[in-house]
Amino acid sequence: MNPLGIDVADLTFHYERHPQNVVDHASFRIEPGSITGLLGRNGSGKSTLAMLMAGLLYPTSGSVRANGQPVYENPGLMANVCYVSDSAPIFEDEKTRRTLELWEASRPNWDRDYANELIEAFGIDVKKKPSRLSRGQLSSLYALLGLASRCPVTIFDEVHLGMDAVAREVFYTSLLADYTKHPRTLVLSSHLIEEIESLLDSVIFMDNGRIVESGDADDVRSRYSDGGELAHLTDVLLKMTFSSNTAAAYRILQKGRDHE
Ligand SMILES: Nc1ncnc2c1ncn2[C@@H]1O[C@H](COP(=O)(O)OP(=O)(O)OP(=O)(O)O)[C@@H](O)[C@H]1O
Repeated sequence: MNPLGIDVADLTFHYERHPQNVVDHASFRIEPGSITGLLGRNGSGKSTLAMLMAGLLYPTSGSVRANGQPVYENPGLMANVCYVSDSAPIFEDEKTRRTLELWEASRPNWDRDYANELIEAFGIDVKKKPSRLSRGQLSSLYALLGLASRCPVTIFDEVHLGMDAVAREVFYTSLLADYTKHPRTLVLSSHLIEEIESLLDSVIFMDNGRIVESGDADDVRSRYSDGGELAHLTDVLLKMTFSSNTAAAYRILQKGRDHE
């Protein structure tokens, strides 16, 4: 299957018994075959939006479509839209090899050789149960599952946060190399903005459930530049934070700057 585009239209979501909108009237398009960063502060709604995009949550209102089709519980899309986080389905108490077999059976584009290459690069012992892997090894396993699945849409929701610097570098390098050979639509949700910045074609910034910036990564960076060099995406996030209602964070950052 070719890479899929995603259209999100006026999407709103709140959790049961929590009336506040966690995703609030979001609209944007993700181009097929692009790498998009889903960025924002803790609790801004990234994971919720990512799960809505993967069809794992039903919108309160609005829609998410992949190549024009609604994603929620759509059997035709389930195998092609892959959401990977630290709650992805694995057999915790069986050898890791079993989880790889499960994913291979359910992902039509699974590449076993690529999976084996990643197992070696990440140093994952597939004879161990996932519950016996270290935090970083477990994160690497999730990353591996997402990469080797080669789904037309793959959403990595902060899978790499538990990895050490070398494993993260392996993840980014392998992701880019494999994406170049097998183009697909990738979404990366992350706090480690500086590390993933160079990978991104486009960005979506969230704040309190709202999309406060989105579009081509360089266009967004240039909108936040004061002339000269392009602003880093972290600067964009900081500027957004300053302009949003997070007065306590602002006060701490401002005090730090006054001491410099
Ligand atoms: N199952 C749930 N029930 C009720 N509220 C929830 C649930 N999951 C998340 N929330 C709330 O929704 C908001 C957004 O959470 P979400 O996990 O989507 O944010 P995030 O940007 O991914 O955060 P982080 O970067 O810290 O992982 C938070 O206020 C959170 O407390």
